[in-house]
Amino acid sequence: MSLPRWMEPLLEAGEMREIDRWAINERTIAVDELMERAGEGLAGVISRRAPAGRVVFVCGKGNNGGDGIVAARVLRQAGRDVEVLLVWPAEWMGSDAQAQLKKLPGAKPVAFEAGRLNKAQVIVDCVLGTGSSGKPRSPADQVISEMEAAKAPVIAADVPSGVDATTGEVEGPAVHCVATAAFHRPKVGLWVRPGKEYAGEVDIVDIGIPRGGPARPDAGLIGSGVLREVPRRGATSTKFSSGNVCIIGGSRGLTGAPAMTALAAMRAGAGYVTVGAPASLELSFTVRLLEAMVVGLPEDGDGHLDASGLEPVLKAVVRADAVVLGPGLSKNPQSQALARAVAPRIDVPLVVDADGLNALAGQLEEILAGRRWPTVLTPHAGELGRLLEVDSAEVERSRLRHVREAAAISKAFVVLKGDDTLVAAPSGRVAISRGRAPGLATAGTGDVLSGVIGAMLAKGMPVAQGACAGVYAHLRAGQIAAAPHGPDGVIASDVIASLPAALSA
Ligand SMILES: NC(=O)C1=CN([C@@H]2O[C@H](COP(=O)(O)OP(=O)(O)OC[C@H]3O[C@@H](n4cnc5c(N)ncnc54)[C@H](OP(=O)(O)O)[C@@H]3O)[C@@H](O)[C@H]2O)[C@@H](O)CC1
Ligand SMILES: Nc1ncnc2c1ncn2[C@@H]1O[C@H](COP(=O)(O)OP(=O)(O)O)[C@@H](O)[C@H]1O
Ligand SMILES: [K+]
Repeated sequence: MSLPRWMEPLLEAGEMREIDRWAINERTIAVDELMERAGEGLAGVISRRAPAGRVVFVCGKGNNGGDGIVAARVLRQAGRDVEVLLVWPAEWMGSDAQAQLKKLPGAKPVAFEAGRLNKAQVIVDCVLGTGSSGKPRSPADQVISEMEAAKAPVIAADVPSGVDATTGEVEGPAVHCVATAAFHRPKVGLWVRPGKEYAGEVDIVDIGIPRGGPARPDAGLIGSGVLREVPRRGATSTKFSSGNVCIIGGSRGLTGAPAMTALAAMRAGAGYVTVGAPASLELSFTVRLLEAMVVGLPEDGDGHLDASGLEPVLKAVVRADAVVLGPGLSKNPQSQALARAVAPRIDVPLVVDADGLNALAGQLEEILAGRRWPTVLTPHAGELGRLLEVDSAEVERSRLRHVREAAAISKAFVVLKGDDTLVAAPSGRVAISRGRAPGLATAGTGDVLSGVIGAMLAKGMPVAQGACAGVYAHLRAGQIAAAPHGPDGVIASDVIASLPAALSA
């Protein structure tokens, strides 16, 4: 199935190779034509981003190196001071790249020498592209480390060397670039951490590959168009048709979390919101949430939900169109047992967040796989690590692999949060947030996200669309909240207040 319109496709290395082969074999576009356009585009990116001073190209032996040689020719012909350094002997280069070497006017390329990077105004990384596999090997590894250590900014051809174009994983040395000229379409690894941190700005270069290629990408960026899919209130709307969300959570010391989830759900358009929380804490919600309903649930007398509360919880959610389970729930064993008992019994779309996720650790499949309605899990890397029983550092090293694994095991949609929030479907499809809202790096913004997604699902959006609309609106709200004074003073309540503007733009 092709991607929805609101997703901008991203390619894996293998898909890009397939498209290249199709363009060359089926559309009879010559390799040197593609390389010419890639090199010209790369030269354009360099001219825009580094308009003066010496340009030092560092070229490998594959076609990525060939693209660099073309760009070097274009810039020399335009009068720029250009030096070309080769990582492997010229005669080891592929035939297409060797053909380009013959056309290079001016000084001949020389063997790579780290000292030559000192005179560069800008370095162009053409060592490894989509043909690379595994950790960089000698001599590329040393060269990559030298580029990384150099003072001058680096621009990458297609992919920063050392970054896996398909996964964004970085196993060995890699180069932090200010920008990457992505040929035809950006590769997935440019948008998934840690690769995203190496790519810098992504500039797309059209290399003349026609539409209709063979690849059916399974990953893409979440575009603004997803907000057009959000149902809006109209003349015939009622508070119930606008979406009825019930939030189950809260504990002594953690009353802010469900309150923010509730406010976020309301600001994202839900017409009717209920908070089910420990009975002794009811008053704190009643005074804070004027527009929400509050249901006091059985507790242990110390402000923690009790496992005996299953039936009252099911009663509280009976009219809900979507349920958010977990904000502020706490790690109390009784409350965790309650979450495990509740999750399989909710017969509407369910969002599980925070300590609700911790209750599922290691039991994803047993608890969720039998659910008849869609489930969305919203972990950060630490929570996903606990769910899968792996270290959070391991999740951060291979974010795509782990988010897909969790979605496959749980048959749920998994939203792995971060600057590169990844939304994985059980089928393996992944939608990726562009990020760039550092104001969101503050306590409580996760509770806001679960409320926004809850509202989208309560409005009846298909689950993947609803989760992505939630992620996108939350990101925009984070950017809007930071607009007046920068990201540092943003608090989660500002993000909630910015949701209507984010959703109406
Ligand atoms: N195809 C096309 O039509 C077009 C492609 N285009 C461009 O080509 C790029 C893909 O080119 P590509 O496939 O030639 O591979 P590329 O990334 O240059 O390098 C692979 C070379 O590195 C080596 N190598 C591999 N792994 C390694 C490692 N871990 N550590 C060390 N070395 C390693 C490997 O050698 P081997 O190890 O196999 O001996 C091989 O020689 C693509 O990103 C785009 O820029 C555009 O021009 C448009 C048209
Ligand atoms: N540097 C960042 N850039 C963009 N978004 C971020 C950044 N840091 C955190 N976020 C977002 O902020 C939210 C934080 O959620 P979470 O870690 O659960 O916090 P909390 O539990 O305090 O609410 C997530 O949606 C995450 O994607
Ligand atoms: K490169």
